[in-house]
Amino acid sequence: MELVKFLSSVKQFEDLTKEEIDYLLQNAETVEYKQGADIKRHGEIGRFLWIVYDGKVDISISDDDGNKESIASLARGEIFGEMSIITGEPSGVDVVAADNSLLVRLPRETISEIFAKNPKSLSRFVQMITKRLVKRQTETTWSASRETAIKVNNDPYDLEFSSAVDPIKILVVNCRNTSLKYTLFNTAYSVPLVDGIIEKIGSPDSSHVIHSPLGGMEQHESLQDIASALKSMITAIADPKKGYLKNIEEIKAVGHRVVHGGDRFFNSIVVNDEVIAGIRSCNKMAPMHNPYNLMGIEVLEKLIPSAVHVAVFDTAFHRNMPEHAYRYALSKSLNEDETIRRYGFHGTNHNFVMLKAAEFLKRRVKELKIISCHLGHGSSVCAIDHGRSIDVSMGMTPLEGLIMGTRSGDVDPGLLLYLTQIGYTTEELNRILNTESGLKGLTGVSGYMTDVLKAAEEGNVMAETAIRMFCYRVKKYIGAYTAALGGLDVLIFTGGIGAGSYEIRARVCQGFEGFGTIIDSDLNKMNKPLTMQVEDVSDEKSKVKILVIQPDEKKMIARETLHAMGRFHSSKNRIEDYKNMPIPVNVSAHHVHLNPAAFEKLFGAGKTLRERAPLSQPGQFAAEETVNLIGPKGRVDKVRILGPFRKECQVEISRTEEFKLGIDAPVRDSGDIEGTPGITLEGTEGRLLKIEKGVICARRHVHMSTEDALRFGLRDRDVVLVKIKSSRELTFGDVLVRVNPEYRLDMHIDTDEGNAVQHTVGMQGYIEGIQSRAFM
Ligand SMILES: Nc1ncnc2c1ncn2[C@@H]1O[C@H](COP(=O)(O)OP(=O)(O)O)[C@@H](O)[C@H]1O
Ligand SMILES: CC(=O)OP(=O)(O)O
Ligand SMILES: [Mg+2]
Repeated sequence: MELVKFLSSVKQFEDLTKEEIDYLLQNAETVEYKQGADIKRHGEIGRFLWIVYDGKVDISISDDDGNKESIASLARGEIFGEMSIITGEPSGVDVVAADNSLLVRLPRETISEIFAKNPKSLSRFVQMITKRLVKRQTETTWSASRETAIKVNNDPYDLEFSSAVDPIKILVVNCRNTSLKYTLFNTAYSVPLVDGIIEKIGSPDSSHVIHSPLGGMEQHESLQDIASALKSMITAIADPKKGYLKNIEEIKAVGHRVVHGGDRFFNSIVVNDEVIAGIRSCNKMAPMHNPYNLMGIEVLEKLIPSAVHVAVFDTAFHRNMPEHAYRYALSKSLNEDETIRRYGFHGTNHNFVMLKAAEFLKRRVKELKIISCHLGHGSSVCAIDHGRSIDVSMGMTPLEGLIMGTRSGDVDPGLLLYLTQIGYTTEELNRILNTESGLKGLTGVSGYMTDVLKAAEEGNVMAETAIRMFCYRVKKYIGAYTAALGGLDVLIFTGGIGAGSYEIRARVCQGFEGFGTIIDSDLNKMNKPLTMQVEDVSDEKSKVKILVIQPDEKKMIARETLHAMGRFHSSKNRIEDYKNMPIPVNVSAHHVHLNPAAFEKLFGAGKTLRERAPLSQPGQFAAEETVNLIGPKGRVDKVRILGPFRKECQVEISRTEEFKLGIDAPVRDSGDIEGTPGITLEGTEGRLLKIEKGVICARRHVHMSTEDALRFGLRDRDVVLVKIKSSRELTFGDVLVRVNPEYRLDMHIDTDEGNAVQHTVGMQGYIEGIQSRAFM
């Protein structure tokens, strides 16, 4: 009762109804802190709105040397943590209890749900936030402390489940035709409670090996099919004597590895009938994996009905590859079938090692060009530009690309035609290419690299050749992807072979020295894969960091499961509201941003921008002046300059214009121009200026005010799906949400995207759901 009174008395909640206060109360928690205790640390990712109930808290910022400066002291009824609700960024401040204190905390989702329903209190809240935001943006110490936040956070990418407020148990399964791997996590701990591997399912000598911190064990039982293997797993983890679980209901979620998500799934998703049908429709494109992944889901839904089941797709990370990378050059009619394309796999681990590398190097993902070599039983190489997979060696199926344990990787498609002509059937080809080729086929000995290396050591010439071929193929892809990325910052080796064999790494890196990629032989040999998750094996002269990273697909699947559940819950109550809130959609035509120095070079000394017309975003305008763009192939004239001036020059054009100019520019968020191509600009009287970088194809995005964001329940950098209503209705994925108090609700697409939906004035879009969060 006392708490009800207190919450109603908080200034920002004055306009809430009794029911709304009750709802807050249901979700509120009170937490006690002793004087001097840390409440929130610099770098931590905030998830709550906090209110001081009793006592006093001190807010301070710290500089690089750790010196603290107090910026505020809050007493009863005052609020903090509001920034994270909007930005989801790591905290820029330290919060400490100045006295013994009692605090009330409210989850972010609860707050935004309330605000969506109560516009009056929303605007009250927004006023407070805007004041604080503006103050923070103008203070330099503040922005410096935000910059360092990512460096002092020891889990910036949530790889240790920092976002799980209340610990939960998540079971991760990778179910295949003859094997089952599973891991049980408690999100309070970094290491699993137990994990196990069942092999040779269907044969009389199937084995089940169980590992846990309490010790491992191995049992042999005849497991005839996947269902009995899954039952054996349940018996092992729910064993009352071992105490991993008291009962199976303790498992709140099951994360299923699903290899193929086709063109339907952009991200991990809570399973329902529609999702199951979607997975089934991809079975033919991953015959060695998908049908068994699906069987795992269907059996476990029955065995653990109380849990939320989440499908985590290998393909999701590659879902935004550019068209020039995902298309096959096939006939027109085959190309009209949108499902016939390259998808790429191992995305969960490529994503994991990318985040792990950024965390290790204390750099932002969005600053890095990365090549990840996942070398295991199945192998693939992935090119990652600023957090986005832009190419991967596996294609429509997991057969393309590298030489694998039993898969051929790249062959001439004509070979298959020839083999068909001389009488091979589809079944035979499937068996040969998937299970009898690769290392196994080449050596006739084994598909396991450990065996092949041993055989080579013993003088088996075919094993030597197989190793040489394996490494050569990896090397070719690294070379190609370095060119595709236009440079390289980090080369990652992961997977059983990549992280396990120094010999393979050394062979792959040979010949790259001239490109600034130099491996340190001693460090490379010394690496102790079991103790360290990341090891830097680059020579001190190497420009490229060469990292060995232990794969941890299962942990990444648990994290994805956690995030999919979060998205599911935060949009479940909201989805109907979303669907009724229209967003204006506008085509953002090509344009240029300049800095004052560039402008003077193009228009003459002392000249400055003249405003011609204001734009939809307050403070921004189209200038009188235009420039001509001159590329290696052609030119685009009269491109509008947008004001005001910025620090860096940036040229935003569509794919069609890129072609006209003869430039291939990456899709990037505005402002993220590192490593992008340059261009020549032409101003008045033939004045020319060559810029070294800055040409991008801007990623589609929605501008939102703080108020809109709270109403939608979205944060800055959320990535959403937007359905555009038109005679040619289309849903765009990968739409970035950008929140700023100054912004006005508006979605920006480029000219090509506008053409695709037959854009007309007044067109509107509707949010379908949250897809993911963009990286910092
Ligand atoms: N220390 C090692 N040196 C060389 N190869 C290794 C080493 N450890 C494992 N491997 C090889 O890694 C491959 C299995 O990779 P892994 O990533 O564990 O499997 P999967 O792709 O099925 O997840 C096998 O070819 C195995 O022989
Ligand atoms: C997609 C794929 O090849 O997976 P795996 O390496 O587990 O076989
Ligand atoms: Mg712009």
